[in-house]
Amino acid sequence: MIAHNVTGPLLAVVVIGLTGQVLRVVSPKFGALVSVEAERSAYLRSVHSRLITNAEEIAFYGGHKVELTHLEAAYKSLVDQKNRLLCQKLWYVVLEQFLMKYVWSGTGMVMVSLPILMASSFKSGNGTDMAVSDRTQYLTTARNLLLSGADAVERLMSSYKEIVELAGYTGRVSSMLDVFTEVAEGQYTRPSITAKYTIASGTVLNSGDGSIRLCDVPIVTPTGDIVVGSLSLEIKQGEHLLITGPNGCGKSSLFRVICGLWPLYSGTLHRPKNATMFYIPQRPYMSIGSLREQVIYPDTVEDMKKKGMTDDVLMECFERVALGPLVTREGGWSAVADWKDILSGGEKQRVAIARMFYHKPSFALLDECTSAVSIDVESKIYQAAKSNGITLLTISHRPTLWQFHDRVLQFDGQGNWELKDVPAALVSIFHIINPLY
Ligand SMILES: Nc1ncnc2c1ncn2[C@@H]1O[C@H](COP(=O)(O)OP(=O)(O)OP(=O)(O)O)[C@@H](O)[C@H]1O
Repeated sequence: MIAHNVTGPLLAVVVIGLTGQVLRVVSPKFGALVSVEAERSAYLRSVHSRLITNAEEIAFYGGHKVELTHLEAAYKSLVDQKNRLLCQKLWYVVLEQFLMKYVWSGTGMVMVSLPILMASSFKSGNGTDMAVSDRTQYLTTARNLLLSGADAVERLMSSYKEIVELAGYTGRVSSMLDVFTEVAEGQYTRPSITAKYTIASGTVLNSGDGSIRLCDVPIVTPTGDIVVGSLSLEIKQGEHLLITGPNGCGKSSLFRVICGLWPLYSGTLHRPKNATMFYIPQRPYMSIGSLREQVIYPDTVEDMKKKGMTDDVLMECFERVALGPLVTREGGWSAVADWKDILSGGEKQRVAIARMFYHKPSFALLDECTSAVSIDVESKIYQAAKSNGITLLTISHRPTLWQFHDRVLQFDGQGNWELKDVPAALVSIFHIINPLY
């Protein structure tokens, strides 16, 4: 009897001890693997959040290709690490499951069944003694029923949860695909939009002469506010336009409409077919990568090579914005750093302008992109841009920039606008004050 009482617990202690030892020996260094996985997962999240924060600037630059490359690289590195971890875990989990499921539960069964099977007498429901074989049958049936019942209930519960989750995800993906289809077909509508503009029914055409033309185009925000009711103007190549007006009057929004970031609710927009437009935002966007990649953005290094561009060309671009010494200071074109934090506000703006000299677009849309640059460097930049044949569309509050432009588009903040020539007298005054102008 004493032997029976001691055998069960002793067996349990031995099995627990053995299981622990085996798992400890076969367990690889999961700590290090999980730490690398967490690091890569955090990097992927940071690349995503960069994208969300700078979505508008990236869309203006057309930097989707480069950003997608960064995202895919971060995602692939995370997937590789997860696969490595799963492969390492496979054998561990197989052994662990085997030990837990069969060795441990088998020991449990032995422990439970010992008193039943080895007891000298065991009464049935009607008080008669049961044979060992009958007891075993009852024990096995009860065990099987219990295990199968628990299994079935668990499966039902987890299936319901999974189906509800799947329905949620499918609903999200389905509405996203609907929006993509509507946008592709130009039928994008927003329920909140003002009654006047319920559907984006404006026409976007290619202009044969390379100019930008807007005919009765309204500027409507995504929330449905009409910032400017109807705007008509033509910007020919070589005619530099300055855009001014109070804060929030719709200056940057005009660029959003011209570049196609906001829908054209009515009127006609002619965009140059064979001419390029390049936008430089108020907040300079610094991409991930080397100093070289900052200048060529949204090109990749392969694109740069295909275009036959060299580091000497990049240096010329940097010298035009008075940034030549920065290359040596930062350790050359291949230096990689968190440029958004390392460079000063003015330096970031000048790097963004150097991009314009690299890409040499037909039209440059400059959105207060020199606000942190000194006036003398700013003047040199504008002179250089004009002599490179770049047509400037500048948003600025600085009167010193008027003389680099031919016309001024002035918004009043009430939805009205006025287009006029830059007074010749003003240009002469600046020439007298500073011969650089
Ligand atoms: N994504 C958006 N969603 C909704 N409204 C917006 C959005 N972006 C801008 N607006 C609104 O559109 C109006 C015009 O904004 P915009 O950025 O064109 O002003 P701005 O003239 O460039 O001003 P600033 O001189 O301050 O840069 C503002 O009232 C602004 O609140």
